[in-house]
Amino acid sequence: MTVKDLHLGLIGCGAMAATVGAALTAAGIRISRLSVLVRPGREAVAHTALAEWNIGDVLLTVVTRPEELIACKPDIVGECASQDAVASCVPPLLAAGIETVIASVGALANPDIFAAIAKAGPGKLHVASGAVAGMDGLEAARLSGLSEVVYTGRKPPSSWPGGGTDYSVIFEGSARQAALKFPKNANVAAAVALAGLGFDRTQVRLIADPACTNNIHEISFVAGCARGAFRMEGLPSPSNPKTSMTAGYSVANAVLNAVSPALQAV
Ligand SMILES: NC(=O)C1=CN([C@@H]2O[C@H](COP(=O)(O)OP(=O)(O)OC[C@H]3O[C@@H](n4cnc5c(N)ncnc54)[C@H](O)[C@@H]3O)[C@@H](O)[C@H]2O)C=CC1
Ligand SMILES: O=C([O-])CC(=O)C(=O)O
Repeated sequence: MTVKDLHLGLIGCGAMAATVGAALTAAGIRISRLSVLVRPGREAVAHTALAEWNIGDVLLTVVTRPEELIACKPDIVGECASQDAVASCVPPLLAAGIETVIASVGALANPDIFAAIAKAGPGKLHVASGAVAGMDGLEAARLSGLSEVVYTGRKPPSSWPGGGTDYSVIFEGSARQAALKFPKNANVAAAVALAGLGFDRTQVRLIADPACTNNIHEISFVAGCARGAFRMEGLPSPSNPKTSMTAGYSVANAVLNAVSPALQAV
């Protein structure tokens, strides 16, 4: 496999960003330059965190504003931060022609953010599949007509806002409501909505379950061509158990597909 030198841009340098850096490096991509956007005041923390990634020699630039990240001219940017970061950074990145992968997909449940990103370009937007699987099957089935899509997310109570220890169904409603109400926990609901029946017709149940040690994501759908059911049991990220490690791997995979589709390891 040929190793490609990559100038990677990242927004955020928490649990998911660390998985992205490690996954790309393990896949044989040499990250020769890393430009990272963090919140103002977090620059020193970012330098410390990034030094722990062990991704080899890398020219590191830490910035706090989208214009500065654009000026770095990364090959591609992975957003691993928050729905706020999608709103403030992604339209200008796309307008500057920079290909961008987003993890905080729930931002698109906000109609104003959706409209701003839908009309932004010429940079290409990639929506990471995140902590779940089966989007390709759902997207294909959509072409035959979908009549129902249900997403159920189950995590330990400590991984939901408010904590607690008991079993509870903490939310039942549309993907739009879920993504806006649980910005750190229901991005998967948004990704399922975009692949299937949209934000208002995708049904979501979110469950705090003390019997769970992992983060469990289930999608079921009824379509003209098939009935589908997908289940993913994701290990929590060591430094942020709310986030499944798979979500970071999905951002890394979207970056790989974008920058070197022919070079992926098998
Ligand atoms: N699509 C999916 O399946 C999933 C998506 N997510 C999204 O990914 C995000 C990152 O997850 P983790 O790395 O686990 O969180 P984390 O809390 O470990 O790290 C996020 C980092 O981003 C920074 N950040 C937040 N907003 C920012 C902004 N506007 N500008 C610059 N930096 C900013 C924070 O200060 C923090 O250091 C979550 O907040 C969530 O929105 C998380 C899990 C799954
Ligand atoms: O990582 C996960 O398990 C899912 C998650 O937080 C989200 O959908 O935002």
